[in-house]
Amino acid sequence: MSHSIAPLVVIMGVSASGKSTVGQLLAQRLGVPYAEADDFHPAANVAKMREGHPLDDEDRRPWLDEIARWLADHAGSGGVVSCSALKRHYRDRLASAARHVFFLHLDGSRELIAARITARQGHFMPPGLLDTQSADLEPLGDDEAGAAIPIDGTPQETAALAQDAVTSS
Ligand SMILES: Nc1ncnc2c1ncn2[C@@H]1O[C@H](COP(=O)(O)OP(=O)(O)OP(=O)(O)O)[C@@H](O)[C@H]1O
Ligand SMILES: O=C(O)[C@H](O)[C@@H](O)[C@H](O)[C@H](O)CO
Repeated sequence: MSHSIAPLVVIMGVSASGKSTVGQLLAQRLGVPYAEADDFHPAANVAKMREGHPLDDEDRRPWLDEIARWLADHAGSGGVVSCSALKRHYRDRLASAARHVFFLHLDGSRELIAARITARQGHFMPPGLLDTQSADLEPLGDDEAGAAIPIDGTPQETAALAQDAVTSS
């Protein structure tokens, strides 16, 4: 990514991988706006997950369209948006929104993420859906613009790794 172009980042990964926590820190570091994927879900999607049912491709389609719109609107100013973006074809949809979308995959062990989702308070996502999230996850391909970041450090340490990946891309 050219440094003359404002970074446009999708911070991705399964539920509780740290997208919101690290994404907000990364946006501060880069000096760009942050948007939260969960704010783009239709109410029916949140209700479905709250009741313990995973989303399917049809559920995710309008949500991805909204996130793609946000990316297109921020192509000039730059931005960081969280989005699980679990499947390759979801990412292809998002990447089509602007010329320079960069994907950062927050990548950790199942045990670590399970511990974090279980400890998390006040979030609608049931820990029991983590297995379905992992099953849907297709890691970044070599031909995708992006990088995988380990998440075993503190949020600030992970954000620093994320910033390095973005600025060296
Ligand atoms: N080093 C760390 N990095 C990121 N999150 C951490 C870390 N240590 C603990 N956490 C905690 O992990 C939990 C999951 O983080 P967060 O809610 O940001 O994930 P998420 O990917 O946005 O989840 P979701 O997709 O379900 O909204 C939070 O309670 C957060 O405080
Ligand atoms: O693609 C999905 O299944 C959803 O986006 C989920 O990832 C949730 O929105 C999120 O994990 C909870 O915050």
